[in-house]
Amino acid sequence: MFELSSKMNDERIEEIGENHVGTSAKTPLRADAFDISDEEKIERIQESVKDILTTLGMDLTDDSLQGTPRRVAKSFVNELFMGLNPKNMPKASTFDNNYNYGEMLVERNIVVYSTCEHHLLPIIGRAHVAYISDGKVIGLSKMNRIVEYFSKRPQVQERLTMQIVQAMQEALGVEDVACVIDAKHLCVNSRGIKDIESSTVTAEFGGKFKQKETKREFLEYLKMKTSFE
Ligand SMILES: Nc1nc2c(ncn2[C@@H]2O[C@H](COP(=O)(O)OP(=O)(O)OP(=O)(O)O)[C@@H](O)[C@H]2O)c(=O)[nH]1
Ligand SMILES: [Zn+2]
Repeated sequence: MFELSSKMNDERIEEIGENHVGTSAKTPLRADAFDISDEEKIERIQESVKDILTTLGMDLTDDSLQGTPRRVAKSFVNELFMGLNPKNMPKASTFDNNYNYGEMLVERNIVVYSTCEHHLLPIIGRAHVAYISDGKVIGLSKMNRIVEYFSKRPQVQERLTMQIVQAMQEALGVEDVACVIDAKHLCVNSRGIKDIESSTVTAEFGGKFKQKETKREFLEYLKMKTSFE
């Protein structure tokens, strides 16, 4: 199991290069991050969760709690933090822009479920991603998948925004990519300052999106009502 998983990762890492970590906004990973299989990670995390709950005074022989350490470990490895594993990085299929579409394309309202790396509490929001083609177009759903992949890591919102842009730039071979994220951090809303109203907006503008007019056009599209609102 261990060897199989490592081998799969080696092949995927070779295929996608360093981009799974982020081109310049890199997720801080240990050198041995890919040396442990998913199953081994689940086993180890399960023991740590047992320890946390026991320390808190919970009786893990209770029917309802018995499965919790494994449940938490599986949800960490397979769901909440699946974006730490390069084998899960989406294949971002691109096509030739045969129809010569020359305007920006905006994928709005992509749901973001991420986890704040300071408190391990949820970040919930929306990402809006745009690009201007220079010969290649990307499948629409691949933009949602890229957002999902980088969201499923311990994150800060700034890095998440930059990683999405960098992955899109890499896939499309253009600089002209932008991303805006508006998200609520439960570490701000439900604990600490407990401000349930505030949300955080981050943006990254590459290439032409740094220009005032292009940026303005993108931001105008975000204000547009859709027919289903
Ligand atoms: N820049 C940035 N900060 C974040 C993000 N998510 C959480 N934080 C902040 O990280 C900071 C951690 O600060 P600390 O003072 O070490 O933690 P704390 O004592 O729990 O802080 P409080 O939340 O103010 O109670 C907090 O201000 C969080 O709001 C993020 O995505 N980006
Ligand atoms: Zn936090």
